[in-house]
Amino acid sequence: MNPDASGTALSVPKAELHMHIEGALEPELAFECARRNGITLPYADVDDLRRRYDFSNLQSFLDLYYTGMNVLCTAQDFTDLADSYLARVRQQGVRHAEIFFDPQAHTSRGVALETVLDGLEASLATSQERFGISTRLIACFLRDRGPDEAMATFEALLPHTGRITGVGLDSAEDGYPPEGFAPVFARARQAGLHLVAHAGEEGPPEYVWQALDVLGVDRIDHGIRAAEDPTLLRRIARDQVPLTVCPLSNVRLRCVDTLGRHCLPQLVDTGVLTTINSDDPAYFGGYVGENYRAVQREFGFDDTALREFASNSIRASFLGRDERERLLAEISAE
Ligand code: HPA
Ligand SMILES: [Zn+2]
Repeated sequence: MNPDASGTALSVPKAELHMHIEGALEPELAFECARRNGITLPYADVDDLRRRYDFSNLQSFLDLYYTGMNVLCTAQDFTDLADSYLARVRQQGVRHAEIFFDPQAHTSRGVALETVLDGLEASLATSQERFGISTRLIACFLRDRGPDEAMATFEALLPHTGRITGVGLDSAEDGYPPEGFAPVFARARQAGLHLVAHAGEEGPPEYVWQALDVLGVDRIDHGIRAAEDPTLLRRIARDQVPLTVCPLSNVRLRCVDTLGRHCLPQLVDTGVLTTINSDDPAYFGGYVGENYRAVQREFGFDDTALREFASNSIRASFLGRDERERLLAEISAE
């Protein structure tokens, strides 16, 4: 193995394509926002909160995730949250980030969509100058709140479509198949937005098929259970549909027993356009760089393999061709 490979995991220029900004809420900032908004979190302190990061499945995480984000109330809270994420990943080679946010998780508790967007934008508008990171926003629909609420959320987003690059689908997966969201995804496509969806994280391969064939997504978020269906995996490889894989998340949410049993090497061997991401970095034990490092250590990926993950992240991004080529050239020159 290349002795410098560990450095490469952090230093190689890369894009992060699967991270929920609310999942970058570190306990310290959560308590700070709680203090300034006069909210009492149901945890004694930062250490008490961190001790609860022991999840049995996706839902057990989501319960904590939605409770934690109750402290995000003002535009400043969202600005601080995005700044905190960017400051971390600038040290990990991130040059571009496509950032998920969950509008319904905020509007449902009385925080206006404009507050969320204004707050995030106040950080992201200058991310290139301050952190050397270009950024885009992707608004995700909460699938467990159903297609009707997703459509209402899309209508609320319509005046702001210039501020987002795409829409996604997240939250509890099992029992909430993608097909019900076909009408709202069709509207989003008509509005010129890119489409992504979480599928095959906990849910069956059938949900990945639906995300591809019914929603017509550009990328699949997670998608690891596609590895159970050889026909599906061949299709994903043939069409070079990017998968935004989040290895540490999959272990923490017990979608896989151990990192060693993760299907990542199988995806790579099958020719799938695979990217490495953090998902909810404050909760899952690491930012994107730690995810690169973890898979490098576990599977012995060498320098070339790590660069390939990074190149894939640029190819799979929604950046324009010139920006993609500039970043790919940076990776080759590194
Ligand atoms: O890993 C996830 N899966 C689904 N929804 C989510 N929302 C934040 N993180 C996740
Ligand atoms: Zn996710």
